[in-house]
Amino acid sequence: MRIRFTKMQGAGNDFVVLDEMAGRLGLTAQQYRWLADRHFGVGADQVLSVRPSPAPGIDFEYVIHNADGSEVEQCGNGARCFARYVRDKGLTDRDTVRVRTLSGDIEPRLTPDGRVTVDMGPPVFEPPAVPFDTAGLTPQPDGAWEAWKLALGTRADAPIVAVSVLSMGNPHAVQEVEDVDTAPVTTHGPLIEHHPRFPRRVNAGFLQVLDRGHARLRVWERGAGETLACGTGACAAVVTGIRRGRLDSRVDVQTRGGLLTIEWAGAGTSVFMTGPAVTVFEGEIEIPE
Ligand SMILES: N[C@@H](CCC[C@H](N)C(=O)O)C(=O)O
Repeated sequence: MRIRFTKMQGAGNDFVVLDEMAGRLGLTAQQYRWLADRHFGVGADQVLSVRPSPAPGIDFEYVIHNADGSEVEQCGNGARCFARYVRDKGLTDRDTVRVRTLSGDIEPRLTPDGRVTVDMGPPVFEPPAVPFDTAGLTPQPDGAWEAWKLALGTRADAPIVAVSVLSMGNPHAVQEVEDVDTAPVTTHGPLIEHHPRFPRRVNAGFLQVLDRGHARLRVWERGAGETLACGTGACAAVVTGIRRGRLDSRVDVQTRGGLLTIEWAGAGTSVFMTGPAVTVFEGEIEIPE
């Protein structure tokens, strides 16, 4: 099957975007994996599919597959690229669109400076909703922050990490580190991702607080490995920092691929994420059956 695609990136988190407005392509998990493969396919952290409105009051449906072929609930950087895509392709003439994802509805808005702001909805902290299995665990008080201590392995000398666990539509475990450059992202990241307490796996965030309005972040993403930026990861990290009393309500987050601004007014309110969304190139490719 031959398909057209658009390659996009948001703060270096990169995407293959597929137009399914006129009908489903019917790709298998293996074909999504192939498209995302950097050696045999196009190469991407996630594949995004743009579908027509599924319900009144909703403009589009947005479907996300990780590089490993798994379908996921939410993707922040992808949401910004989605908004840029539907506008640039003339699929809408509006600056603000309402988009249905697997985890609910979000509202991306193109801003006059070319960036995109997304209302990502409120964070969710209830462990079963993440999902996070807390059986037999007691949260460790750490300021206003609930830090759960997890052993990364079964050996007596297994490293112990203290993570805050929350959902931004997708699951996140965030820990604060002294310096993201030396943090064990590529060694501890996969152990946290596959920790048995997370039945659907988890995205592992490593947050370095610089001052009350500035932070640095690296994220080991579920199903994709370390990416240059993770939008939902930045939201989860800032929410964690605010709950811990370490960050103010508006924070610039420096990732390895670019800058994201995250705003959160507190419990029950939406998290707003602002950042870039860029089209890199378009192409056509034959996908193996
Ligand atoms: N890159 C994303 C998140 C993509 C999904 C994530 N890997 C998951 O499995 O939940 C972002 O920008 O939020």
